Amino acid sequence: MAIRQAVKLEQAKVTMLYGRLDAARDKASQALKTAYAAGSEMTIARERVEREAMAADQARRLAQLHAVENGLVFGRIDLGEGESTYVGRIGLRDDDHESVLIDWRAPAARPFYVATPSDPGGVVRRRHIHTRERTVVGLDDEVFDLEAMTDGDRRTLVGEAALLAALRKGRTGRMSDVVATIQSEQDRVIRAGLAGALVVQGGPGTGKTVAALHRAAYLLYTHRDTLERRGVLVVGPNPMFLRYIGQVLPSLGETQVVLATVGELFPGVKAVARDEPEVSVVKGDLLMAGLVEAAVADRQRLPQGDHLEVELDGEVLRVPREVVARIRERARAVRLAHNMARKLFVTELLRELAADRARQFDDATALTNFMSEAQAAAFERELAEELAPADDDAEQRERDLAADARDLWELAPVRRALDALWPELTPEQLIGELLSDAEALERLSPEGLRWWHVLRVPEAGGADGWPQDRAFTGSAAGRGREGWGRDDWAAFPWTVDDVPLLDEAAELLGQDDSARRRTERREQAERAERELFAREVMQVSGVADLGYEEMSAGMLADRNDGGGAMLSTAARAMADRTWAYGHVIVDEAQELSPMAWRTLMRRVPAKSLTVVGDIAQTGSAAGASAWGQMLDPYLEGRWREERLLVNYRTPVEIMDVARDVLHLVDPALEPPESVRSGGDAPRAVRCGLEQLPQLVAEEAAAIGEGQVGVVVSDGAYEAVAELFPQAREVEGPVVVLTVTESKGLEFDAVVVVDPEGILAQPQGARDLYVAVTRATRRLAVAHGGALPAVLGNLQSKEDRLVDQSAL
Ligand SMILES: Nc1ncnc2c1ncn2[C@@H]1O[C@H](COP(=O)(O)OP(=O)(O)OP(=O)(O)O)[C@@H](O)[C@H]1O
Repeated sequence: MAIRQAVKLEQAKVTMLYGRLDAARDKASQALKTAYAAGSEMTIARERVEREAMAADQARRLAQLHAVENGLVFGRIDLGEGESTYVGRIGLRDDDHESVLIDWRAPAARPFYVATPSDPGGVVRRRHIHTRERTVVGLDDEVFDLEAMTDGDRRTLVGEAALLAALRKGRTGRMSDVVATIQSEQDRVIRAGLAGALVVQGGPGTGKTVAALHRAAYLLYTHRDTLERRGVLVVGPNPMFLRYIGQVLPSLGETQVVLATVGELFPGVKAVARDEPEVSVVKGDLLMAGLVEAAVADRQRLPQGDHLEVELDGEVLRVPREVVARIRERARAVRLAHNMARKLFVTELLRELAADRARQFDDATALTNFMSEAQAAAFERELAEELAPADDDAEQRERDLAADARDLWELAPVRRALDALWPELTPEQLIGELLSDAEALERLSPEGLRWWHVLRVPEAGGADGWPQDRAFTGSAAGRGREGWGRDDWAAFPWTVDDVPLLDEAAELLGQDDSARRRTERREQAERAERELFAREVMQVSGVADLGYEEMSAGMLADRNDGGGAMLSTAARAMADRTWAYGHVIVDEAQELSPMAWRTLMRRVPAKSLTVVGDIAQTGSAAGASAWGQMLDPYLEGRWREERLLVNYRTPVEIMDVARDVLHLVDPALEPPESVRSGGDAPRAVRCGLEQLPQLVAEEAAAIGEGQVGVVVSDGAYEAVAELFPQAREVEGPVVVLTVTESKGLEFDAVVVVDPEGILAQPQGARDLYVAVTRATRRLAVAHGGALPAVLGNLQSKEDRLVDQSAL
């Protein structure tokens, strides 16, 4: 009948589109072969440019064509008068260059996502096409009939049947894309303009993460030129979360995005551990910037006595303290970073030392007045051998002084003396030495930076030389790590909370990189030349008209850079602390401390940002309680907020439990509304540690295929993790996590263990809210003692208490 007929027709269309995909792949791989077959005999630069351009472009095109095999086409919109458009993961054209499939990010695809019964935007019918491999397995139609619609329909969800089908799928431990079912409120977020800062605030499961990732793909598609060059950075809360979302962008055809945690923003450091909450709060305070600045200034010192004295083989060179002070003032006044200004300081001070040396020679010469003529003549001959011939010419004297200064710089005692006054420092050294020096912390902490004394003081102690207890515990006593060199500090196990401090230090210290900058300037000039050349070649050869992914002359020039392997934008950006990204997306953004925001804002000078999170889920003690608190220092209110209000993850039955917990966080807050209902009733189970594997097994059996997440209080984590030795992988059937680790993830069934312990954590109510909202289908709460009152709505169905103290 009609449905079978419709499926048959769509199958024909889908088969045709896969045929186009195959043809495009053949064409790309043929072109790739040709480009390589052209071989190495092509030595003319122009031909090489052309060939490399083709090869690189085809290779990328081929990778993209392979990534879109599943669900190539998923939608169709009819715009009346028999005109229909197919929407898919990429755009395809027929032999006449007519579009046969529209890329989901193209403006022409937009009506598919935004049409609602009350505002169909010209769409007569929207059809979701479900495929398995290349076969059509189902259709899902919505017909927009304006007259039958009321105002209330404005808030109804579009494509509900398709959406619910997508939501019923079992979890795999990896996030999947939702291109086929993007909802209109999410579409607004995804397609918002590139400029400025957009905050996306939404409760758990409202699709913030998914919308943010689709936004990255959309922006790269729409602003390819700018963003491929500058790159897009996605910041997530922890490595586990980054693994969870890692596949979404490649499946949307994008591979040029940098995924990183805050702990990875400082090249060379990969911090994972967090400090104790009270230490996090202090290190995350913006006043720390003042402390780091003071610490740098504190390393620009004056000699202790009246003079700087340098002893050289019996000879003592002296420079009065006030002269050193003047030189220091001049070096500071140029407002260069510490390591750069050091050059000025060192140069001037060496001159003073050289001048002192010359004066001492002059004095020695003066002694000759009291010698016999013969003695004087002999002495003068000796001096003449050591000194350049005396010359009254001031210019010559200057030159001599400069040469003497250079000679002095070669002498170890001189270097030591200058290093003591104005050392060259690495960020790791500065911060490491600062945090090891209780006296300096006390002296330099700006007023208002309370609790500075909880900052870590690394003490020698661990068997491997690392401090056993990384957190500061005792009185602010003792200097640790004296005599450590920069290599020791570079290898120090830094925490995530240290990273913004290192970044701050790097800003203030700078790198004496004049040699590198000279090379860079030369390279830039050469690059400009290559770019010009590449542009000409592209025009002449018609590479630009081939209809493939457009490629800028700049990229082409990069690919031909000196014949060396071209680093991708992502790789170059990751390695460069001063890289300016074209756009930055921050997920779980409520967790970032003020200092982390400061670091992040440096990475995106154009302030083109998408900030995604939920203030009600803030778990870090240093995190946000309001968006303005974090963003206003940089954006002064120039940020827009979009809210996502519909929960696609957690069924109504579980959200009823979550609502009570949210009210404990703040009675004024309301959780998002769930689209799913009819799930299994959540339950509380009173049980001991030994019974936990059985409870988890029951949950696993109840969901069939899928994942069980065991979300545990920090205190009970070790004991519970031991029960499930295989459960550390995000993809496994059972995953054991702390609440912090579970943030942003989801599971078919969740077992929350030790709710009392979770509530007792520093952000207890928020943590419990996060824990109970991770489930897509089932929730069980395992408690050893009395069930916390806030979970009173959960009925304790069973009582298996054996070892009450175990949980
Ligand atoms: N339009 C959609 N179509 C299908 N699934 C969706 C859609 N929007 C969201 N989802 C699904 O809902 C779940 C929750 O999405 P996501 O993880 O992005 O939410 P979130 O707002 O980031 O949640 P949290 O604040 O808890 O981290 C995911 O499984 C996601 O795939």
